[in-house]
Amino acid sequence: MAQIYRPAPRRKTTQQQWLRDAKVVGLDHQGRGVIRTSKGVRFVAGALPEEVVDVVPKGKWDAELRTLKTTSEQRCQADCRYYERCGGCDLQHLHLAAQRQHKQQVVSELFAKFAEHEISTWLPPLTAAAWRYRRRLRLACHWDAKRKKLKLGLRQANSKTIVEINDCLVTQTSLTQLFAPLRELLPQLNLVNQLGHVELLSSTTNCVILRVKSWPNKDDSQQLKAFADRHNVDVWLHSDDGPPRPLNKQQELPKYRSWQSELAFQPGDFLQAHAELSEAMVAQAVAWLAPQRDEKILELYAGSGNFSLPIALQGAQVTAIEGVASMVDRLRYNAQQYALTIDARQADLEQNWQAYEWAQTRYQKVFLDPARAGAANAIKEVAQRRPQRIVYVSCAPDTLARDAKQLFNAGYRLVQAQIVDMFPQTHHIECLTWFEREA
Ligand SMILES: C[S@@+](CC[C@H](N)C(=O)[O-])C[C@H]1O[C@@H](n2cnc3c(N)ncnc32)[C@H](O)[C@@H]1O
Repeated sequence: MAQIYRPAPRRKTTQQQWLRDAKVVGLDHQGRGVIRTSKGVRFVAGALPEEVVDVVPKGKWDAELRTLKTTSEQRCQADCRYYERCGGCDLQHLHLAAQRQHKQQVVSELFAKFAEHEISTWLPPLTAAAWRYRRRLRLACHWDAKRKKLKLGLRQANSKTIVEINDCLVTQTSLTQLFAPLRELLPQLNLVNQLGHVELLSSTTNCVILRVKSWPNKDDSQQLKAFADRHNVDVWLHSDDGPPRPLNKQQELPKYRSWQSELAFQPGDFLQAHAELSEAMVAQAVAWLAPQRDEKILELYAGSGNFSLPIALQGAQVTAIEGVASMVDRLRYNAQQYALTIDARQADLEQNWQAYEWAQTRYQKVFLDPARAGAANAIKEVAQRRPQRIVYVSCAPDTLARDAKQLFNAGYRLVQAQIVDMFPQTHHIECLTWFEREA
């Protein structure tokens, strides 16, 4: 028989390579402990600076915490019973004061790294309730048709697995109280097998938004109406054929409070997570912006007018730009309710501004509140127009530091910075900054 060459079968590596007694040397901007190994750094979720840990490498950059050999003085017991499994909050094991300090430090470090700037003008963080603050929550759903069982909960970190929860300590109770009634209602609906997720919103009226593939039939509509009456909520349906629509066509738009104003919005519109801090943040931004009567102020990434109305209420002439056309409609509607003339326009701020008529005006001050991607193009366009003052709110310190570099290069100085504790118990960071043109 002919001999043919066969490569030796690869030995299965059943034993994972543990890294033992690793010292945690820092906490990164995603709230993960940083360890140094012979092959570079690795990130360990759940570990804190100064702790000694045993870990198992995971992927290229991460490591899974297996044993905590020593614990930091800043470590505390996580209050939530789902904490170990749920991917919602990831910093509950760090004392609240240390969380806030960490967030400020992250912004300082990113400014040093990306903008070569040392922040020396920090104001103490803006803080409010650290629990029961969330006014919107998205629950993942899965209907097991064979077992006729519904899973409703939050996803595990970096996984599709749904952790079923009966409470969420960072979410307002008026929303968590709906978990049990929803578990009862949803399996009775014909549309249960096409549910994507359920979103809960707390505003002037609480809203339940069902992500579905098609509009409910008569039977389901009746059950949903009865549910809405019983629990004093508005039900909205979001199907593939457009934006969310109310189950009851006569239903008015819900409203949220901003500083000195109340604004209509539609489920699906952007809404700041922490109601109390959103108002405090708007008040601080308006104080820094110090709008003067008839002064021309350009507002970018305006949403449905959370900052636009409070700025315009001070007497300034506001031009507000937002990318989503329907939110621009809401902003105009909200301005009308207060008899304010806000020039609200739809535009993609990441496109070149040459063709935009509003961009040809000279503005004394600019306010911006971009999404996590930051304002890579917009900040260059703003700097070229040389406004005297820029107030920038950011929910992503890395893109903020990148954009700040453009402003420093264009001759701006950072007057003040302040952390807004918008997302306690999580690594997410909100930061307010005020820049002034030097020359
Ligand atoms: C962080 S939210 C802020 C909204 C508002 N300032 C508030 O407090 O409710 C960012 C807003 O920027 C808008 N946006 C994102 N990318 C945009 C772009 N390229 N051009 C214009 N608007 C954009 C989003 O639709 C969203 O409304």
